[in-house]
Amino acid sequence: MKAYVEISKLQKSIDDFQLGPIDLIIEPETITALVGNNGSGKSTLLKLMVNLASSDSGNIKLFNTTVGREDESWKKNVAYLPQNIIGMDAYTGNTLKALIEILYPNWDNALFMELIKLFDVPLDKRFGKLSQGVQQKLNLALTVARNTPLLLLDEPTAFMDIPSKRFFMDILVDWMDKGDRSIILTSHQVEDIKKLSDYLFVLRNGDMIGNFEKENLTENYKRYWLNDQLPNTTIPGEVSRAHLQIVSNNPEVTEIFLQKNKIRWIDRKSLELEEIITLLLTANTSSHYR
Ligand SMILES: Nc1ncnc2c1ncn2[C@@H]1O[C@H](COP(=O)(O)OP(=O)(O)OP(=O)(O)O)[C@@H](O)[C@H]1O
Repeated sequence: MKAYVEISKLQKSIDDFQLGPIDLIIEPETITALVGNNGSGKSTLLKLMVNLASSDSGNIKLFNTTVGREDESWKKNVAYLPQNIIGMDAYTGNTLKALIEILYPNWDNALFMELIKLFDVPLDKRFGKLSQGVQQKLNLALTVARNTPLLLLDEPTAFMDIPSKRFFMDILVDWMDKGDRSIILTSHQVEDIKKLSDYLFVLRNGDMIGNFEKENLTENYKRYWLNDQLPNTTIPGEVSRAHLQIVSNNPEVTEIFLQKNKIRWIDRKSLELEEIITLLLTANTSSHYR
């Protein structure tokens, strides 16, 4: 099956911020979390993908059509949930639904009503009168019910209460089960990333650190507690060290080195995803992934 998204050599600068160059392929039936520190360019990347911002160079193709050209056929295949939406305050949920559903031929009204019921959203109240969390739930229902093959969600759970976050994850899992769909979401919630994502696309201050398979990350990052001192030089696989402790992202080469140099370890444990993301976003590790 053809990739849903093909991004190549994409660059965008805003004042002194520089995003990219970015290369990214999104295959069907995958969930990718855009992960990065604040201001690393996650929202900007989503905006570029739906032509709400224009790139300086590079190329974005959605469903084999280049974004930003005359042919906008990709639009019917993409539903985008922005972080902030303006201009909706005066309208009720009922009006917003009526405005949006006519634009999307695959609009799933049953799904929309199911989400509204689940999230307990009043459709007869003006958007501006709803709490931030309820606004987010209504927006999410208005986005997911478009029933497009590609969903782009910018911090979809940022204001949600704990039970709603759980419902939301179940909804997305069910939505994916219908097949031929993909999701790209930005999130600072490690639970969302852990439960939902197949891939983590990591950005750090506008730089692409890499697109990692989640399973690979959690399998490959290991911490060793050592019996013996390490040499002063960086050892194979090493991404960080503290006194008699080392973290490796390549346990195989690290262990070969330790054995060869007769450095014994007492214990070895996999890292939690949260710690791996922290290392990717803070430690001096970028050279390992380029
Ligand atoms: N409309 C704008 N005007 C000026 N600067 C902007 C605008 N949009 C984004 N930027 C700048 O672009 C950079 C990336 O911002 P962006 O919102 O994409 O980051 P982010 O990774 O989504 O951040 P966060 O995690 O805080 O939501 C920031 O330095 C920001 O100040």
